[in-house]
Amino acid sequence: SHAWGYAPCNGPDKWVQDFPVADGPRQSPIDIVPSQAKYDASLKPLQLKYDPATSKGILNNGHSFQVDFADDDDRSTLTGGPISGTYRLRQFHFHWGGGDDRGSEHTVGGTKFACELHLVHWNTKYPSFGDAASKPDGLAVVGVFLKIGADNPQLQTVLDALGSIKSKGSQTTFSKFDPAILLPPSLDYWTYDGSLTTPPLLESVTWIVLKEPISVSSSQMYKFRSLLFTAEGETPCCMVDNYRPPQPLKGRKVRASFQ
Ligand SMILES: COc1ccc2c(ccc[n+]2C(=O)c2ccc(S(N)(=O)=O)cc2)c1
Ligand SMILES: [Zn+2]
Repeated sequence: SHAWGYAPCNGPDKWVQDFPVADGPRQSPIDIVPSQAKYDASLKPLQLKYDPATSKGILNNGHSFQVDFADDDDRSTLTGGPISGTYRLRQFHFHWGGGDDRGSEHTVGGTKFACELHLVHWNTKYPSFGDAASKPDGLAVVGVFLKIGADNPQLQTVLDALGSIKSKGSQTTFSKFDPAILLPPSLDYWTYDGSLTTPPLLESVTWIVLKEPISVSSSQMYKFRSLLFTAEGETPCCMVDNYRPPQPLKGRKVRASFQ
């Protein structure tokens, strides 16, 4: 079967053909309506403890680019927040648009951001990421919106590496990077039960979406858009609009960690 992607022929509206869970009860992303999100005083503060020594490499996987982390011990973890136990950081990646008016997967009151960062963690009650990815409490993804504004120096080190991973399948080392520098000052969040936003669309994600965006400049966005969906030697296709639109809530409740 021709692989999934974001073009009209293989994009989000077609994924259900190979991945029927696309029409499931807890799909992501969603539109977050702040007035409908209920403050939950029992929600704990997020605890994100990342060790820069765990960052390994940066890869163009043909859908986005991701920075991979060593997850063979508890050096980089997520605890607290809506989850119980310890989740290990596996990778982070982004979704973005072909223009500054779109690109995020989650939306807030219908507002799209230019880009969205996903920090992917897996529950250490399971033996591996692959195993956790198929369990209802297996994964926790922290989402951070990137809003067009001032240049973001913290982002620049990541963007400077993109030149060497232009095509699908290319990768390079990326060490001593602390993903915590990408987080906004406030860790206030919305949380709901959802799924992976790309195939296999597994309904295994506790979503933790930060309310406060970080900034990205228009010119920095051009760096994201310089990547290719395609491998070397193929007809080049710019990596843009690699986002799934919001999915039906189907009765789910979104909780807020803040009033
Ligand atoms: C068990 O088989 C799997 C499991 C996970 C796979 C995957 C293929 C691509 C991406 N992933 C992912 O890990 C993945 C996909 C989407 C996201 S997202 N955009 O953060 O929801 C995070 C992580 C296959
Ligand atoms: Zn993602």
